[in-house]
Amino acid sequence: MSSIKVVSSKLAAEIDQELMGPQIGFTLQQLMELAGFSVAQTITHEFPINKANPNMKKNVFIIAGPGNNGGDGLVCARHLKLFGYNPIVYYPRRTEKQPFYKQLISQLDFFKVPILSQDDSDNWLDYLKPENTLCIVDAIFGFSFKPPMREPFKSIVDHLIALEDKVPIVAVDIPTGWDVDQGPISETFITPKVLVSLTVPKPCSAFINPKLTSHYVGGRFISREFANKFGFEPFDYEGTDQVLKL
Ligand SMILES: NC(=O)C1=CN([C@@H]2O[C@H](COP(=O)(O)OP(=O)(O)OC[C@H]3O[C@@H](n4cnc5c(N)ncnc54)[C@H](OP(=O)(O)O)[C@@H]3O)[C@@H](O)[C@H]2O)[C@H](O)CC1
Ligand SMILES: [K+]
Repeated sequence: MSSIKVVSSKLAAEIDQELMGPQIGFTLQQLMELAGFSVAQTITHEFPINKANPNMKKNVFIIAGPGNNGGDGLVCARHLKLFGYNPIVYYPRRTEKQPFYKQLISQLDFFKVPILSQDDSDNWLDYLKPENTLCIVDAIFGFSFKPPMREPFKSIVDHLIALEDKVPIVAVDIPTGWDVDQGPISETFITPKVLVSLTVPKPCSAFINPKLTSHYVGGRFISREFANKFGFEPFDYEGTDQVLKL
């Protein structure tokens, strides 16, 4: 794993700031759209729909947290629906942190993607039966998580940990509960089957076990010059792919 380029959380934050700064001018919505699209594309690579098997499981259970990692999950759900999967979103703590989160929800309503909320805290597991679920998307927390984990997320993650051997988990950017630099140091953390690092892997990705977890990079939004300025080479994406398996 040591050959994979990683950048510290501090540098990752600087990269984001500059991408969304006055000179380059990306908006958070644009980056989130590409991030969520990358995660959906990773799912098409890891869990492709087999058209010859009409009985194959197509449910993808997406758990969206209150921040931008959760926003990536909402975008991912919309693209999965367009790719032919049956996404189901659990969004237990809606916030008004970004006004456009509401628009992401409206778009999911438009595509008839079911969204469970705080009111479903007693029955959300009914929608996550291993016999129907192809994979789970962990879009709970990304690089701004600070332990210890508070409710309702602690209980949700404990349930996911119990399901890990039955349903593969795809983690968005950082596996939930991991420290961005030091990895799985808190007591509640997910061990994903797939990790999609966004823009560039953060140091915690060095703690994944390649025998247990496939590692992708996604969020194809930087130029060679920009990558070099931050001390790494850009990733060698194939053709029009938005993700690269590392
Ligand atoms: N350029 C990119 O790579 C892009 C990455 N994106 C994604 O954005 C996340 C980071 O998003 P951010 O909003 O900064 O943070 P998180 O989603 O990780 O989490 C913040 C929320 O989590 C709550 N929180 C934090 N710690 C805890 C805890 N211990 N228990 C419960 N809740 C917690 C926090 O709540 P507060 O009350 O503390 O504010 C926040 O609500 C990155 O990882 C990528 O996935 C973007 O899409 C743009 C492109
Ligand atoms: K995550």
